[in-house]
Formats: sequence, C-alpha cells, structure tokens
Amino acid sequence: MKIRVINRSSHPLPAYETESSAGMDLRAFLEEGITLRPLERKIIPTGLFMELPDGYEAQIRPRSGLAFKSGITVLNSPGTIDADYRGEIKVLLINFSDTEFTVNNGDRIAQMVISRHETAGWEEAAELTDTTRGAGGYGHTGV
Ligand SMILES: O=c1ccn([C@H]2C[C@H](O)[C@@H](COP(=O)(O)OP(=O)(O)OP(=O)(O)O)O2)c(=O)[nH]1
Ligand SMILES: [Mg+2]
Repeated sequence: MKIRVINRSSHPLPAYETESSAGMDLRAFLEEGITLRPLERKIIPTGLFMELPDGYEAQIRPRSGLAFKSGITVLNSPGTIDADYRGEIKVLLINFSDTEFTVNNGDRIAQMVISRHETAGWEEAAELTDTTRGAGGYGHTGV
C-alpha cells in the first residue's frame, strides 16, 4: 500500500530496515539535541505528516535496542496515529535510566507499524454468553 506523506525533515522517509520488518524506524528531526534527564519525558518531532487510509492506524512503538541499552522508551506505547490526523507525527520518549540521555537530529528513536483496525459499534445486552473462563483472569489459570 502507498501512504500519502509530507516530509518536512531533512531525513529520508522512514523505511523498513530489513525485508520483512514490521516497523519502519522513525528519526528525530531537531535543530539541536534534546536531553532527557532521568525519568524526564519529552515530545520529539519527526517532520513527517501523513494521510492514512480509513481503516488503518499507525502504532508508534519503542526500539528494543534503545530500551535495553539506554532505558529510553515510548511512554504512551503503542502510540496511536489516527487516519484522520493531519498534524506532525511526534514521539513521546521517557528516560527510565539513571543517567541523562541526548536525542540528536537523525537518531532512530522509535518504530512505526501500520495496522488495519475495525471501527466497531455496540449492541447493548442484558446478559453475555457463558464461557468456561467466565470472569477469571489476572493469572487465575496459574503460572
Ligand atoms: O505517539 C503519538 C500519539 C499520537 N500522536 C498524534 C496522532 C494521533 O491521531 C493524535 C491523537 O493521539 P491520541 O488519541 O493518542 O491522544 P489524545 O490524548 O486522545 O488526544 P486527542 O483528544 O487529540 O485524540 O496525536 C502522535 O503524533 N504521536
Ligand atoms: Mg484520542
């Protein structure tokens, strides 16, 4: 599928890094580096604007390497980009490490997965059908 996009950054469009990657890496578009102190959160611009077809969303997810090596993750993971959103794609990062971390222009800070989604309606009911699980959850089947 093709997605209409405006790229106001100085970086190439996001791309799949390997043939079968699910996510395209997103790069920070910054005039100067942004430093996150421990537990600080900041919104990082990408310079990208896009027009997803109806029935699609984009999910903004952390990169595992950045999370493991530096404690940097996407606070609202997975971030949701709605098909009717026309603003700049931004990434909300938080620093879970005990040292400060600087995001520089062009850094690959997160990944974006394009997904289909349903638009559901409601059918109100007085009762729900029985199942074996019933209301069991939160580990009720054991470890
Ligand atoms: O990581 C994100 C999450 C959201 N957005 C943009 C696209 C999305 O369509 C819009 C709204 O996001 P969301 O619905 O998560 O935020 P909200 O707090 O519910 O705001 P709103 O009331 O505008 O929906 O913000 C981003 O650029 N990055
Ligand atoms: Mg919303």
